[in-house]
Amino acid sequence: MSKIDLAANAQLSVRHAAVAYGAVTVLQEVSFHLPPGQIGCLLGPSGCGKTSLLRAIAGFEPLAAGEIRLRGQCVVNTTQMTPPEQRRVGMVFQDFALFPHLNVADNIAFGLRHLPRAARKQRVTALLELVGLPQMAKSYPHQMSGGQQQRVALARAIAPRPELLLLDEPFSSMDAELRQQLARDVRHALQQDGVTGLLVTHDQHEAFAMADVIGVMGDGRLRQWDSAYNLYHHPADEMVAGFIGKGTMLPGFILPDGCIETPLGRIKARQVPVTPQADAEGRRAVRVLFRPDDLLHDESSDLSLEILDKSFLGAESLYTLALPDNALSGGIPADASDHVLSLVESHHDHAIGDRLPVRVSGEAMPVFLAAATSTVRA
Ligand SMILES: Nc1ncnc2c1ncn2[C@@H]1O[C@H](COP(=O)(O)OP(=O)(O)OP(=O)(O)O)[C@@H](O)[C@H]1O
Repeated sequence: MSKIDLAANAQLSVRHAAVAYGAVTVLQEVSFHLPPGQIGCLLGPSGCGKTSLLRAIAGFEPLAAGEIRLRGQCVVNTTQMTPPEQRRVGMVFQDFALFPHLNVADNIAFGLRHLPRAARKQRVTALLELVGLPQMAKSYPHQMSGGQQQRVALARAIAPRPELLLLDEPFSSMDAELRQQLARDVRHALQQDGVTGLLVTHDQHEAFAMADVIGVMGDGRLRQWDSAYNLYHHPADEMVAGFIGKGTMLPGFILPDGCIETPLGRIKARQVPVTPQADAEGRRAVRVLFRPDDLLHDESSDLSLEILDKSFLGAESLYTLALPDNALSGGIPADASDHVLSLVESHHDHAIGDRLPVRVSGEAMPVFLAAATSTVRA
């Protein structure tokens, strides 16, 4: 689908949006489109502007620039603002408040008073089924676990069939395992009901479990709006590369044939964004993202690296390995990493201080421009 079709058919369309509090602009030039029935996620560190954007979409904040459209209709730009209650947007928050004096069925039915009694009952029964609580219609909130209450809050929010469901850190009070399970369950429930959703979180595992498309935010901008695969393997910049997954930035130089010389040998570049300026020796410096799965354990390899640290992850262990001395002509810049990570099947148990034989995977790697004034590590 072309970019124009994507925008025209989007359930939610955000274009060049900026949010400001007084004279301080906290968010700018944010653009993305969310197709109907998909689940998007805004992911980023604390304070990057995720909640501000969600509040602008819901109708609680004006825009300082740009516009937001719901099903093609402009709901806010710099001259007009549709009130929240006219946007047909549902919301689920971390501190969701169920009505304590109403049982589960009545909580879910709260926004369905316009429906005839039989239709209301049918919708509540279907939603209880959808969120996996068919037996709990008559229970009260205080008789339920946090996870069960959150499922009820979700059912209540999607009951009136909102055009868009916004979820602001809805699972953050739960432990990590329950969080991911709930994220998967909620994804399933939204898909079954055909709801378009936008989740805000700072937890990338929650984003991976729930979203079709993820926007990584940083420094008040949307850095990349993409699939989890592309964020990990094709990060748009070093901020995204550092925020998603694990990895280290190694220094390198572009060779005449377009390959990159790194401390671990020649690698293929996925793409060199802009040809960097040559230094005094005529070399063009870049930084290469090595993921832990780019460095493979291989007993037949001539390359072996000292194990500095290791963490057991269950099926795999993550090893921190020292880079070889004098591995890069001209030395390693001070702002580059002096170690690299390798993910190895945990049946192979190597001790800290041993040398681990490894080889580079051969996959093309993301390459970024090096800072213009890198000093060399002493
Ligand atoms: N009402 C407000 N008045 C002034 N500044 C605000 C207001 N709300 C948020 N901010 C500022 O805007 C910036 C973005 O805040 P926001 O809450 O949108 O970020 P966030 O990514 O959702 O953070 P968190 O993950 O911690 O909730 C922060 O610097 C914050 O201090």
